[in-house]
Parts: sequence; C-alpha cells; structure tokens
Amino acid sequence: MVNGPSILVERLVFAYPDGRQALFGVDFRIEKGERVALLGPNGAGKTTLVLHLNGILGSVAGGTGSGRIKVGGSDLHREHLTEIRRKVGLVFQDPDDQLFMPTVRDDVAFGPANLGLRGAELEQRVQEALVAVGMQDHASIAPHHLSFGQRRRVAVATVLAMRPEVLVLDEPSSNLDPASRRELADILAGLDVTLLMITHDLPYALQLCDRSLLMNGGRIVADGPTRELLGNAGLMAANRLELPYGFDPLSVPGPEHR
Ligand SMILES: Nc1ncnc2c1ncn2[C@@H]1O[C@H](COP(=O)(O)OP(=O)(O)OP(=O)(O)O)[C@@H](O)[C@H]1O
Repeated sequence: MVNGPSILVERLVFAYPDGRQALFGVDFRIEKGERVALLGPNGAGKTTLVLHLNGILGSVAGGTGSGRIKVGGSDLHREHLTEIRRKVGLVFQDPDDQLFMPTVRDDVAFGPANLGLRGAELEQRVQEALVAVGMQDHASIAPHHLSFGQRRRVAVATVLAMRPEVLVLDEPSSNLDPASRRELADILAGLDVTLLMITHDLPYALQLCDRSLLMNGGRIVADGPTRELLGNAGLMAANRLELPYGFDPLSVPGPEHR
C-alpha cells in the first residue's frame, strides 16, 4: 500500500553536463489516481522533469542537480532505483525506442522477466498488458510489422506489464491518425494508474486530464484544472500555447463527465 502522494517533487534543480540549466526549482505533488497533463512550449523542461521521475537523468546522463523526489512513498535515491523504475513506467515518444525484440510478446515479457517472473505468472502479465491495450491478437507478430499506432500501444503494454503505479507518457498522441488517437485515449482513460502525460495536444489534455501543470523556462508557471488553464487566454499566450482554431475548451466534456 502506498502512503501519501504518488509523486512529490520539491525544489528540483538540474543542469545538463554542458552546463545548460533546465530546471530552476520545480515543486508539485500528484495524488494517487490523478491524471495530470504536463504542458508547455518547446524547451520548457518537460522531458527533463519526467526523466527525473524514474532516475534516468540523475544516474545515467550525469549533470548536476538538487531537490527531492518521492515516488510512491520512496525517496528517489540510488539504492531505490530498481524499485522506483518498477513504480514509474515511462512511455517514450518514439515507440521504436522501446521495442527491440523479435515479437510483441517478447517485448512485453522483457520487463517482467527481468524482475524474475517466469512461466504462467509471466504469461499472465503479458496477456493482461496486451488486453489492456487491445493488442492480444498480435502477440506473435514482429513489432516492425505493426502500424505506428499499434507500436505505440505495444510500447504502453511493455510498461503496463510492470504494473506501474505511475504511468508517464511523452506526447502519446503525436503522429497518430485520428482513429488511433481516439483509440489510445479510450485505452488511457480506462487504466487504473496515476497518469502524467506530456502533451502539445491540448484537446487531448482536456479530454484525459482534469488537472494540468504548465511549465516554462524550467519552472511550473501554472497548476490547476485543465479547463481553467486552457480558458485563460493571457496565460496561454504568455506560454506559447494555442488551441486549434475554433476550439472552445468549455464545450468539451472533461474526464469528470465520462
Ligand atoms: N542532453 C542535453 N544536453 C544539454 N541540454 C539539454 C539536453 N536535453 C535538453 N536540454 C536543454 O534543456 C532544456 C529543456 O529541454 P527539454 O527537452 O526538457 O524541454 P521540453 O519541454 O521537453 O521540450 P519539447 O516540448 O521540445 O520536447 C532546453 O533548453 C534544452 O535545450
């Protein structure tokens, strides 16, 4: 059982090894089960922030930073990294960064097999994750024979197979055709996880996330109901966010009306 918030970030500061500072003191908390969109213009620091949530930047890419991150009740320290990576599932923007095995089944089995699962238990994990994304009939297919939208769903399944508490997605709707975009939204809406989703697709944020964090210049500049943020013309313009022409955020039912 988890006590306290799913994600707690306090005074997070980070500079890349070349000296470029990307985070200037980020603070927020996300409660268990919340669905939160992470918005902001190019270069705002969104990817840098989410890569911290499962320890990728701190441990692999070097750089210097400070602050505190707690995920599912555990402080993010080197000695907890395995546990944290099990709790926070990161779905990268390009599914081909996540799929490298000969079949869909093998890709989805890879993470749980690394955790030591075998036999029927492993197969159950794989099946459960594939069913969650509607790809159970494609288990024996090579990922490169799937469409881009199907590959993205399999990438989500590879992470779900770890049964993460927090699912972090980097631009999940990018490069999807309208039907694939809608299908993925239905899948994401049905998952029982805490969700943090980087997106430039503002209607997608509105559809899936009650709450949004808006980043700019390595800081959180707004945190509130997605509908309010998107309805604030001054805030939107100041942060280079634009809704599709004619789109009225007040006209779309949000996740609370599903
Ligand atoms: N590997 C790196 N080395 C040095 N600086 C980097 C590196 N990756 C990102 N940055 C810089 O860190 C800042 C934040 O970048 P980041 O990719 O986190 O922004 P973002 O909000 O995810 O942008 P986008 O919407 O374009 O994906 C930018 O100034 C970027 O140039």
